Amino acid sequence: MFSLSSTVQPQVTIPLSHLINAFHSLKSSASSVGTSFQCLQREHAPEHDFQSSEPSINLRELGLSDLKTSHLDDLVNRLLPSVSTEHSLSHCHWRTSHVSANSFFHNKHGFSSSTLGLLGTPTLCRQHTRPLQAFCSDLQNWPVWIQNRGFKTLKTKTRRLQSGNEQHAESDGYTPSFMKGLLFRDKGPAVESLDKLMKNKSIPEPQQDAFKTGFAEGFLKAQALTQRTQDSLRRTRLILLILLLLGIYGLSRTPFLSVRFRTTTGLDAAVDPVQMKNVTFEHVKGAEEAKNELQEVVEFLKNPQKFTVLGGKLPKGILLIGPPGTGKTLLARAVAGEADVPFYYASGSEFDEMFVGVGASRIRNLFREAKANAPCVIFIDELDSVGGKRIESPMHPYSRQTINQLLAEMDGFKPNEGVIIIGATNFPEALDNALIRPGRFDMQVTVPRPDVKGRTEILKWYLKKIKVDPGVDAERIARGTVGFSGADLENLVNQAALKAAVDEKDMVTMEDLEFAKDKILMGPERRSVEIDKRNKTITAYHESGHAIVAFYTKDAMPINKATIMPRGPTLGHVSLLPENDRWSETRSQLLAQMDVSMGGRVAEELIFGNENITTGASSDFDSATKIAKMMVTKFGMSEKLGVMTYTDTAKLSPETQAAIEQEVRILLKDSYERAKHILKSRSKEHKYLADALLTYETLNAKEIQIILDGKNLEPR
Ligand SMILES: Nc1ncnc2c1ncn2[C@@H]1O[C@H](COP(=O)(O)OP(=O)(O)OP(=O)(O)O)[C@@H](O)[C@H]1O
Ligand SMILES: [Zn+2]
Repeated sequence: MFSLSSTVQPQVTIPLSHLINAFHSLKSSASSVGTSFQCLQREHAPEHDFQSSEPSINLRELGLSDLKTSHLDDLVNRLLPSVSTEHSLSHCHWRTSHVSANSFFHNKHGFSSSTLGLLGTPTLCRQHTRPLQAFCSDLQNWPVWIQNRGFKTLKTKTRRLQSGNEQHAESDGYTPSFMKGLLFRDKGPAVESLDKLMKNKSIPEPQQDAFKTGFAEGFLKAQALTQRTQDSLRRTRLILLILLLLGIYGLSRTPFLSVRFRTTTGLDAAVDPVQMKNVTFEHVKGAEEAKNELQEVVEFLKNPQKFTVLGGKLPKGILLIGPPGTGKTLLARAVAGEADVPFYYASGSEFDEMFVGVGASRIRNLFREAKANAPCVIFIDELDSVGGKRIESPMHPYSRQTINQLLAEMDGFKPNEGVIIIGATNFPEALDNALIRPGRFDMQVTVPRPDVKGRTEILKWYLKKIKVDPGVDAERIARGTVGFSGADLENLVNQAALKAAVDEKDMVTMEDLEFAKDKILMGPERRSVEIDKRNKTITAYHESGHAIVAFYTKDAMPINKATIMPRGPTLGHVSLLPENDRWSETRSQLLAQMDVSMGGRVAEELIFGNENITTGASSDFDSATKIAKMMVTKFGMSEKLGVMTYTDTAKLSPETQAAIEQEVRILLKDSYERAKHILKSRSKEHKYLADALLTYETLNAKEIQIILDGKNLEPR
């Protein structure tokens, strides 16, 4: 068994990208291997949709059966960049690309980039640390060498000196001898060991080839990469370095190694607080209730003694609950900033350790430091990843210990010591009950997604920081961004600024903001795709069909814009704009939404004939069907089925199921007919609008109004 300790000099160096590639090609070559992996996938990571049609590999075939099963899913799914690239962008960068190291370390809280360079963990968010840790612990069992070539670190140097092996100090782009062997089929020692490796692990013949090809391809890719962008290579190396460090750390069970490691990484060095003077409640927009609730905590931190003399009773721990990006971290920083006290940031995932005692000792250090500097705020982001109910999980062997330490620390100081612990979580249900008992995190503050007013404020706040056209209507954008978090809105403004810069404008306009919104909602524009005239025409009539029905249906939402610019998976779209955040909807509004959805297909049918209708309406039908089903089964809006909810439709009697289906069918049919009626009687307007879309590609609300009034647009 190979080990990464410094006494053993690796003979073969395999960059991670090669490995990934090897798996990748193995995966596509393995068509008939077991389903065990998929089951694991479902069991352990339900949040990742994994298509069952996807060919899967059985890692046992690869001789990797001694991997801990719970790591398999994480490992393969995240190391294979091919599974899904688009939707997982923000979710897990492992999947998207093994090169995008910079997003991988998204240092979203704006500090500890120095720690980041050293170890990574402190700033990685949970989704990223887990697979990383899992991966690293798997390295122990893996017949894998991590590339050590080219790392300009003290460690590598020492290693080189120790071994006196200068060959490993190769320059970038140099083909390592084993790779030459692999590519040119001369049996070098490397190929031999790769062969041996595969023999030992009894990999079947056809898969051996796939494995090798994978390495070769990976290698070539890496070469191309070197030539193209030195920069991203550097980033790749950063991941590799961190993997290496973590890997070594994982292997360093011997006291000698771990002590040395600690000193090199500063892992247990003093925890540095950050003074938060510059962040105040003023910076947190649209979270008025949360701010009000936290105001008294600020008062307390300003003068803990006075507060307790007056008999005030304050919680030790405050739990901020809310979806990602709603400003929980920002609020915690603002509490410290308002009170002008030190702020200690920790992320739950950095306590989530694979090794005994490490998590607990980090907690101890953190509290020791904080108490010495009270009054102060300790902020623990992703509290659920340290304090979750998952005691027996093999992924988190020492979490119980860590929770206990946290509880002990919280119980161990008096309320007037002036230390306030703020924890943040997206999943309060996942928290260990012991944590929310009185005397611990007993005050809960919800930080919801902002409403329309909040969104307007947030947008205005970020728009203030850039040059904007006076015509920009923040409220209008806010209305079209239901469900966006503060971070999403900040991103929207950034994207708009970027777009304006690319277009060499000198200020950000409404179009840029609309553009950014669509991009976030629907994916990037696909300007490059060539769509033939006929398809363009069909799309233009389809989209104007939606728009016409929306325009002439009383309770439909106002149109915001229509476009036939392909974006993400769509060929065009019509966006509507609710007047306000809708808390509840009337029957007539629901029907109107269905009718608008139907407008697309109806248009195709009326204009091009029944035999020329396209597949483009399937998502329209999806949404119409969804509404109809809800009306019948949830909202009590069907006379036949009455004012009753039907939750688990699978458990209903066949008769009831049939009745529901029948009702849904009728609702959809009626809706289709209403849309048809409108489009038939408005055929002239329909044609104007479709023509205008073909000419101008995108039309805003005002322009649509002009065209439907039968007037011409000013040429652009
Ligand atoms: N209400 C808001 N007002 C102003 N800016 C906001 C607001 N909410 C989020 N932001 C912006 O989004 C960034 C990310 O928010 P933050 O990290 O505070 O969210 P979070 O709720 O802690 O997210 P997570 O659960 O992912 O840790 C902030 O630094 C800030 O720039
Ligand atoms: Zn459509």
